[in-house]
Amino acid sequence: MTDPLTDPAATPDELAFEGALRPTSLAEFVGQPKVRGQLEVLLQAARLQERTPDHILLAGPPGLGKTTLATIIGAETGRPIRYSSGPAIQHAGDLAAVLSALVPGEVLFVDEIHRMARSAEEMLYLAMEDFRIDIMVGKGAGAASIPLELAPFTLVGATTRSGMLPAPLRDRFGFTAHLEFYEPDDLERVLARSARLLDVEIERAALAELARRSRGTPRIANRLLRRVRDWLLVHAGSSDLDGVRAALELYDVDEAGLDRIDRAVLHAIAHRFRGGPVGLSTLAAAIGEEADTIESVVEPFLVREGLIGRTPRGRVATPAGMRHAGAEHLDATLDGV
Ligand SMILES: Nc1ncnc2c1ncn2[C@@H]1O[C@H](COP(=O)(O)OP(=O)(O)OP(=O)(O)O)[C@@H](O)[C@H]1O
Repeated sequence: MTDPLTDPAATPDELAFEGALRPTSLAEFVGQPKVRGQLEVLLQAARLQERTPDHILLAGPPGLGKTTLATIIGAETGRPIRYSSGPAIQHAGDLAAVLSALVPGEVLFVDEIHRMARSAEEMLYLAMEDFRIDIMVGKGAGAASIPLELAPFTLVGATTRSGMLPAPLRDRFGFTAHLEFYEPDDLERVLARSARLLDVEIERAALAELARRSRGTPRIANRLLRRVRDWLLVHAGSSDLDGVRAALELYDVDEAGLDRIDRAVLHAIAHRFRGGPVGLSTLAAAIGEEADTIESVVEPFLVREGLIGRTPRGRVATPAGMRHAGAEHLDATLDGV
């Protein structure tokens, strides 16, 4: 039920379009200065020692640039990159097939690594540590384990739920990059770059407004840019800034960049549960949305915007959240504010 316009996951139609907008070097990658600086040193050190870079875990909500960074790591090291994903690795055998096909120095990107099968995880520990795996053949008394040497490789794992990764797997990554939501200034630079690549002429002020309402997420910024471009095409003559405002209203993105599902979550906490606290599964049932989506997509954004908070007893709306939901009258903490 996620909102198709502000769902941070990519749609199939978007993948080709995203490919064209993807930065291909660290220098081109906008924002995330800390992660960029950390990766620069890590890759440079590996280059100086002529070895494969350490395994890297990229953690953060969808649409912030994890796949982009993995591609950049491949490009910056001049190594081929192979793409896989947790859901595609449902048996140890699936992983053995991927690992045994790697060429020396290859970068293996595993998206949604937290969704990989448990049996494969154990195989991955050995592979990450010693570049070898043990393949089990046969069953019962006749079963035997055959060791297989692997080519040295760099694993780049991406996860929206680093808390769901078992500690032994997390510990085997030499470096974890935590991607944060983007500041509006950085999103404006992402948008200016995309507008140039898409040949869209649009005023700075309009880009700034769009950046402010893009949920801190480059994927959403690029998606909204396409919708605004269409709107301006159809409504020739209106100003770019008016175009942004009208298009976002049409697509149900509010002044603060909240989409329909963000508002449903906030509204439920504020009105139905009178500001909370409310548990995740109760909240999910109340709005008919998956708990996983709320936890990995909606909550991080609402928390960062200061609209909701997480407490040991559940989610609560902050005074700002109560105000945004129009529920000030229900909030005792707002008395006298
Ligand atoms: N720092 C950035 N600078 C410019 N564009 C970016 C940046 N980060 C992401 N993008 C754009 O946003 C799109 C989405 O990024 P990407 O696919 O890397 O996100 P992701 O975190 O891997 O998402 P998911 O978890 O859904 O796979 C990319 O096509 C790219 O064009």
